[in-house]
Amino acid sequence: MSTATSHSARADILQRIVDRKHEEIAERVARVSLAELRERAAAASPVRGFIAALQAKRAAGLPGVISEVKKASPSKGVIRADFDPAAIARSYEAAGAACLSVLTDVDFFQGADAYLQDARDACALPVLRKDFTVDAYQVVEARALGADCILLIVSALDDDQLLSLYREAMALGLDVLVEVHDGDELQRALRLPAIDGREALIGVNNRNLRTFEVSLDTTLALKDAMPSGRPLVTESGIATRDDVQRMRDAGIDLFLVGESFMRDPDPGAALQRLFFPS
Ligand SMILES: O=P(O)(O)OC[C@@H](O)[C@@H](O)c1c[nH]c2ccccc12
Repeated sequence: MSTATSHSARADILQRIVDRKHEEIAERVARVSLAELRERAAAASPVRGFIAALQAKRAAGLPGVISEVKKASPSKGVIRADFDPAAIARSYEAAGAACLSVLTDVDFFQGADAYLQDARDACALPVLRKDFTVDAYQVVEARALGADCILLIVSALDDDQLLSLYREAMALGLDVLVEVHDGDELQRALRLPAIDGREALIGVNNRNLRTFEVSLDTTLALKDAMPSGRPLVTESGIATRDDVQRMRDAGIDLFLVGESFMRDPDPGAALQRLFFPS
Protein backbone atom coordinates (compact mmCIF):
# COMPACT_ATOMS: atom_id res chain seq x y z
CA MET A 1 0.00 0.00 0.00
CA SER A 2 1.35 3.43 -0.89
CA THR A 3 1.94 6.07 1.72
CA ALA A 4 -0.74 8.25 0.18
CA THR A 5 -3.30 5.47 0.47
CA SER A 6 -2.54 4.73 4.08
CA HIS A 7 -2.80 8.42 4.91
CA SER A 8 -6.14 8.87 3.23
CA ALA A 9 -7.38 5.70 4.87
CA ARG A 10 -6.68 7.37 8.19
CA ALA A 11 -8.10 10.59 6.73
CA ASP A 12 -5.86 12.66 8.95
CA ILE A 13 -6.25 16.42 8.83
CA LEU A 14 -3.23 17.08 6.63
CA GLN A 15 -4.49 14.63 4.03
CA ARG A 16 -7.98 16.17 4.13
CA ILE A 17 -6.50 19.63 3.64
CA VAL A 18 -4.37 18.46 0.70
CA ASP A 19 -7.31 16.65 -0.93
CA ARG A 20 -9.45 19.77 -0.68
CA LYS A 21 -6.53 21.91 -1.92
CA HIS A 22 -6.47 20.03 -5.23
CA GLU A 23 -10.17 20.84 -5.73
CA GLU A 24 -9.59 24.47 -4.83
CA ILE A 25 -6.72 24.73 -7.34
CA ALA A 26 -8.97 23.35 -10.11
CA GLU A 27 -11.53 26.04 -9.27
CA ARG A 28 -8.88 28.73 -9.38
CA VAL A 29 -7.37 27.55 -12.66
CA ALA A 30 -10.85 27.79 -14.21
CA ARG A 31 -11.05 31.44 -13.12
CA VAL A 32 -7.48 32.64 -13.84
CA SER A 33 -5.19 30.82 -16.25
CA LEU A 34 -1.58 30.03 -15.41
CA ALA A 35 -0.49 32.26 -18.31
CA GLU A 36 -2.44 35.19 -16.85
CA LEU A 37 -0.96 34.52 -13.40
CA ARG A 38 2.56 34.52 -14.85
CA GLU A 39 1.93 37.97 -16.28
CA ARG A 40 0.73 39.19 -12.90
CA ALA A 41 3.75 37.65 -11.19
CA ALA A 42 6.09 39.41 -13.62
CA ALA A 43 4.40 42.73 -12.79
CA ALA A 44 4.30 42.19 -9.02
CA SER A 45 6.07 44.35 -6.47
CA PRO A 46 9.72 43.17 -6.21
CA VAL A 47 10.59 40.65 -3.50
CA ARG A 48 11.69 42.15 -0.21
CA GLY A 49 14.18 39.46 0.84
CA PHE A 50 12.66 37.17 3.42
CA ILE A 51 15.78 35.22 4.38
CA ALA A 52 17.87 38.39 4.16
CA ALA A 53 15.61 40.07 6.74
CA LEU A 54 16.09 37.15 9.13
CA GLN A 55 19.84 37.19 8.57
CA ALA A 56 19.96 40.92 9.33
CA LYS A 57 18.42 40.27 12.75
CA ARG A 58 20.87 37.46 13.43
CA ALA A 59 23.78 39.65 12.43
CA ALA A 60 22.57 42.24 14.94
CA GLY A 61 22.42 39.58 17.67
CA LEU A 62 18.63 39.75 17.76
CA PRO A 63 16.07 36.97 17.42
CA GLY A 64 14.50 36.80 13.97
CA VAL A 65 10.76 36.62 14.52
CA ILE A 66 8.38 35.61 11.75
CA SER A 67 5.09 36.90 13.09
CA GLU A 68 1.96 35.22 11.90
CA VAL A 69 -1.34 36.76 10.81
CA LYS A 70 -3.84 33.97 11.49
CA LYS A 71 -7.53 34.25 12.24
CA ALA A 72 -8.35 30.61 12.95
CA SER A 73 -6.97 27.09 12.79
CA PRO A 74 -8.53 23.63 12.56
CA SER A 75 -7.25 22.70 16.01
CA LYS A 76 -8.17 25.94 17.84
CA GLY A 77 -11.15 27.32 15.89
CA VAL A 78 -11.34 31.12 15.77
CA ILE A 79 -8.26 32.55 17.50
CA ARG A 80 -8.90 36.22 16.80
CA ALA A 81 -12.41 37.49 16.04
CA ASP A 82 -11.37 41.16 15.64
CA PHE A 83 -9.14 40.55 12.62
CA ASP A 84 -7.53 43.47 10.77
CA PRO A 85 -4.48 42.21 8.84
CA ALA A 86 -3.15 45.69 8.01
CA ALA A 87 -3.29 46.84 11.63
CA ILE A 88 -1.73 43.59 12.82
CA ALA A 89 1.09 43.94 10.27
CA ARG A 90 1.86 47.49 11.41
CA SER A 91 1.80 46.42 15.04
CA TYR A 92 4.28 43.61 14.36
CA GLU A 93 6.58 45.84 12.34
CA ALA A 94 6.71 48.51 15.05
CA ALA A 95 7.53 45.84 17.63
CA GLY A 96 10.58 44.53 15.77
CA ALA A 97 9.33 41.55 13.75
CA ALA A 98 11.68 40.46 10.96
CA CYS A 99 8.98 39.07 8.66
CA LEU A 100 5.28 38.24 8.43
CA SER A 101 3.54 34.93 7.78
CA VAL A 102 -0.02 35.24 6.48
CA LEU A 103 -2.42 32.30 6.28
CA THR A 104 -4.22 32.27 2.96
CA ASP A 105 -5.92 28.87 3.22
CA VAL A 106 -9.66 29.57 3.16
CA ASP A 107 -11.34 26.34 4.16
CA PHE A 108 -9.38 25.27 7.22
CA PHE A 109 -7.73 28.48 8.49
CA GLN A 110 -10.29 31.13 7.44
CA GLY A 111 -7.50 32.85 5.56
CA ALA A 112 -7.66 34.85 2.33
CA ASP A 113 -5.34 36.09 -0.40
CA ALA A 114 -6.55 39.61 0.37
CA TYR A 115 -5.19 39.31 3.93
CA LEU A 116 -1.71 38.78 2.52
CA GLN A 117 -2.04 41.73 0.16
CA ASP A 118 -3.45 44.01 2.87
CA ALA A 119 -0.78 43.02 5.40
CA ARG A 120 2.07 43.47 2.93
CA ASP A 121 0.75 46.81 1.65
CA ALA A 122 0.57 48.10 5.23
CA CYS A 123 4.26 47.60 6.06
CA ALA A 124 7.75 47.07 4.63
CA LEU A 125 8.27 43.54 5.98
CA PRO A 126 8.79 40.52 3.72
CA VAL A 127 5.81 38.16 3.75
CA LEU A 128 5.49 34.38 3.73
CA ARG A 129 2.40 33.01 2.04
CA LYS A 130 1.34 30.36 4.52
CA ASP A 131 -0.66 27.77 2.62
CA PHE A 132 -0.56 24.14 1.58
CA THR A 133 1.39 24.30 -1.65
CA VAL A 134 1.00 21.19 -3.80
CA ASP A 135 0.99 22.62 -7.34
CA ALA A 136 3.16 25.02 -9.33
CA TYR A 137 0.08 27.13 -10.00
CA GLN A 138 0.06 28.17 -6.34
CA VAL A 139 3.73 29.16 -6.46
CA VAL A 140 3.14 31.56 -9.35
CA GLU A 141 -0.01 32.75 -7.60
CA ALA A 142 1.97 33.51 -4.45
CA ARG A 143 4.36 35.77 -6.34
CA ALA A 144 1.45 37.36 -8.23
CA LEU A 145 -0.07 38.25 -4.84
CA GLY A 146 3.20 39.86 -3.80
CA ALA A 147 4.51 37.12 -1.51
CA ASP A 148 8.25 37.07 -0.80
CA CYS A 149 8.46 33.48 0.42
CA ILE A 150 6.41 30.29 0.22
CA LEU A 151 6.07 27.32 2.54
CA LEU A 152 6.69 23.77 1.36
CA ILE A 153 5.57 21.11 3.83
CA VAL A 154 7.73 18.04 3.27
CA SER A 155 5.19 15.58 4.67
CA ALA A 156 2.61 16.72 2.12
CA LEU A 157 4.90 16.17 -0.90
CA ASP A 158 6.93 13.43 -2.53
CA ASP A 159 10.54 14.15 -3.48
CA ASP A 160 9.75 15.01 -7.10
CA GLN A 161 7.02 17.47 -6.11
CA LEU A 162 9.22 19.00 -3.44
CA LEU A 163 12.08 19.57 -5.87
CA SER A 164 9.96 20.92 -8.71
CA LEU A 165 7.97 23.32 -6.48
CA TYR A 166 11.21 24.49 -4.89
CA ARG A 167 12.78 25.11 -8.31
CA GLU A 168 9.70 26.99 -9.52
CA ALA A 169 9.76 29.24 -6.45
CA MET A 170 13.47 29.94 -6.71
CA ALA A 171 13.10 30.77 -10.41
CA LEU A 172 10.48 33.38 -9.46
CA GLY A 173 12.85 34.93 -6.92
CA LEU A 174 10.89 33.66 -3.95
CA ASP A 175 12.54 32.36 -0.80
CA VAL A 176 11.35 28.95 0.36
CA LEU A 177 10.66 27.81 3.90
CA VAL A 178 10.81 24.02 3.89
CA GLU A 179 8.97 22.57 6.85
CA VAL A 180 9.90 19.27 8.50
CA HIS A 181 8.72 17.40 11.55
CA ASP A 182 11.11 14.44 11.90
CA GLY A 183 14.59 13.29 10.96
CA ASP A 184 13.62 11.63 7.70
CA GLU A 185 11.84 14.75 6.51
CA LEU A 186 14.85 16.86 7.52
CA GLN A 187 17.15 14.67 5.41
CA ARG A 188 14.78 15.06 2.45
CA ALA A 189 14.80 18.84 2.92
CA LEU A 190 18.58 18.96 3.17
CA ARG A 191 18.90 17.16 -0.18
CA LEU A 192 17.39 20.17 -1.97
CA PRO A 193 20.19 21.78 -3.98
CA ALA A 194 21.45 25.30 -3.55
CA ILE A 195 20.59 27.35 -6.63
CA ASP A 196 22.86 30.26 -7.52
CA GLY A 197 24.11 30.24 -3.95
CA ARG A 198 20.60 30.40 -2.45
CA GLU A 199 19.40 27.63 -0.14
CA ALA A 200 16.09 26.58 1.33
CA LEU A 201 15.33 27.89 4.80
CA ILE A 202 14.58 24.92 7.05
CA GLY A 203 11.74 25.12 9.57
CA VAL A 204 10.96 22.54 12.22
CA ASN A 205 7.26 22.45 13.02
CA ASN A 206 6.80 21.56 16.66
CA ARG A 207 3.20 20.71 15.81
CA ASN A 208 2.47 17.38 14.16
CA LEU A 209 0.07 18.34 11.36
CA ARG A 210 -1.54 14.90 11.45
CA THR A 211 -2.34 14.79 15.17
CA PHE A 212 -1.93 18.47 16.29
CA GLU A 213 0.31 17.41 19.16
CA VAL A 214 2.84 20.14 19.97
CA SER A 215 6.24 19.66 21.63
CA LEU A 216 9.26 21.95 21.53
CA ASP A 217 11.35 18.78 21.97
CA THR A 218 10.81 18.30 18.23
CA THR A 219 13.18 21.19 17.50
CA LEU A 220 15.68 20.07 20.13
CA ALA A 221 15.73 16.55 18.70
CA LEU A 222 16.47 17.74 15.16
CA LYS A 223 18.76 20.71 15.59
CA ASP A 224 21.97 18.65 15.83
CA ALA A 225 21.28 17.06 12.46
CA MET A 226 21.54 20.49 10.81
CA PRO A 227 24.78 21.24 8.98
CA SER A 228 26.72 23.69 11.12
CA GLY A 229 25.92 27.31 10.42
CA ARG A 230 22.71 26.48 8.57
CA PRO A 231 19.83 28.46 10.11
CA LEU A 232 16.81 26.71 11.56
CA VAL A 233 13.40 28.23 12.26
CA THR A 234 11.48 26.78 15.19
CA GLU A 235 7.75 26.86 14.38
CA SER A 236 4.61 26.60 16.51
CA GLY A 237 3.80 26.35 20.18
CA ILE A 238 6.04 29.18 21.40
CA ALA A 239 4.04 30.98 24.06
CA THR A 240 6.20 31.91 27.06
CA ARG A 241 9.52 33.56 27.82
CA ASP A 242 10.66 30.17 29.09
CA ASP A 243 9.89 28.65 25.70
CA VAL A 244 11.97 31.34 24.00
CA GLN A 245 14.81 30.92 26.47
CA ARG A 246 14.83 27.16 26.00
CA MET A 247 15.21 27.60 22.28
CA ARG A 248 17.84 30.33 22.57
CA ASP A 249 19.84 28.19 25.02
CA ALA A 250 19.87 25.54 22.29
CA GLY A 251 21.28 28.06 19.80
CA ILE A 252 17.98 28.68 17.96
CA ASP A 253 17.42 32.30 17.02
CA LEU A 254 14.69 32.15 14.36
CA PHE A 255 11.05 31.77 15.42
CA LEU A 256 7.66 31.45 13.76
CA VAL A 257 4.93 32.48 16.20
CA GLY A 258 1.20 32.84 15.64
CA GLU A 259 -1.36 31.99 18.25
CA SER A 260 0.23 33.56 21.31
CA PHE A 261 0.44 36.92 19.50
CA MET A 262 -2.99 36.60 17.89
CA ARG A 263 -4.72 36.03 21.24
CA ASP A 264 -3.39 39.34 22.58
CA PRO A 265 -5.48 42.47 21.90
CA ASP A 266 -2.16 44.11 20.91
CA PRO A 267 -0.12 41.56 18.89
CA GLY A 268 2.98 43.77 18.74
CA ALA A 269 2.96 44.21 22.51
CA ALA A 270 2.81 40.44 22.87
CA LEU A 271 5.80 40.11 20.53
CA GLN A 272 7.75 42.65 22.56
CA ARG A 273 6.99 40.92 25.86
CA LEU A 274 8.10 37.57 24.49
CA PHE A 275 11.24 38.62 22.59
CA PHE A 276 12.31 42.15 23.50
CA PRO A 277 11.39 42.76 27.17
CA SER A 278 12.80 45.99 28.58
O1 LIG B 1 0.19 29.45 16.23
P1 LIG B 1 1.51 28.85 16.58
O2 LIG B 1 1.40 27.63 17.45
O3 LIG B 1 2.46 29.88 17.15
O4 LIG B 1 2.18 28.33 15.21
C1 LIG B 1 2.49 29.21 14.15
C2 LIG B 1 2.87 28.42 12.89
O5 LIG B 1 4.05 27.70 13.15
C3 LIG B 1 1.73 27.47 12.48
O6 LIG B 1 0.64 28.26 12.15
C4 LIG B 1 2.10 26.57 11.31
C5 LIG B 1 3.29 25.99 11.08
N1 LIG B 1 3.27 25.27 9.97
C6 LIG B 1 2.05 25.34 9.42
C7 LIG B 1 1.55 24.78 8.24
C8 LIG B 1 0.26 25.09 7.89
C9 LIG B 1 -0.54 25.88 8.69
C10 LIG B 1 -0.06 26.45 9.87
C11 LIG B 1 1.26 26.18 10.23
